[in-house]
Amino acid sequence: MDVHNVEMVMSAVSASQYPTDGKPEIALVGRSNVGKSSLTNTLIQRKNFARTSSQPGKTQTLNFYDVEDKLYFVDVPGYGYAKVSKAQREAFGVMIEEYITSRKQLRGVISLVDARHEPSEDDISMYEWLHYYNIPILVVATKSDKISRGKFNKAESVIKKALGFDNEDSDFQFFSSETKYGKDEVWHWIEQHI
Ligand SMILES: Nc1nc2c(ncn2[C@@H]2O[C@H](COP(=O)(O)OP(=O)(O)OP(=O)(O)O)[C@@H](O)[C@H]2O)c(=O)[nH]1
Ligand SMILES: [Mg+2]
Repeated sequence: MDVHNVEMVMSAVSASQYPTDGKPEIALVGRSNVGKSSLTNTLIQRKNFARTSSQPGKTQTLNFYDVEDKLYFVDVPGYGYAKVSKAQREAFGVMIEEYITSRKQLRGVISLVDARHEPSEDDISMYEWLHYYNIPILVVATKSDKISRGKFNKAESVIKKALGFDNEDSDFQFFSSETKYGKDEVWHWIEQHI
């Protein structure tokens, strides 16, 4: 999709603040610093619209981005960031769970993992949890510019094995916000699901 118009319409911490116009939504989840906001920027063809940072924990609310008046991207706070207090981590957990389990407009979740590493316990729990709720999942292995193409097959099987990936119900894509690798494929998946 060629994106011309994007607007950050809401920074929500609870359901009463979600947009009410019923447009389909695609949410982005993953560890802090994995590259969720960067992926959002790549898809909407902006440099730093969704604010990114080399410091983890940048995104702290559910941020709804209206894309072309057609759908919302929902940028979700990252999990697994040790320096966030336990109370705050629990609050994030409640906020994310409330959104994922109750949101009728949610058409699919893009679950980001780091292409270079085996998924963390949190990545595995997130995948299992989304799968349990029958939410369409696209696992995006990002920062793929940091590994050579020759390592893609191996990295993909390591990630899928650790996640207990269901090839029938979920999809997988390498991605890079640096090189834009995988951008069209991610858009294609989104368009098929909204
Ligand atoms: N090389 C490379 N760096 C990336 C890529 N995607 C993100 N980064 C870098 O990783 C860091 C974190 O990116 P963000 O997009 O802010 O990560 P986030 O998942 O939104 O982080 P939180 O908001 O803290 O949860 C930044 O320094 C980005 O420049 C990528 O595909 N390749
Ligand atoms: Mg972010």
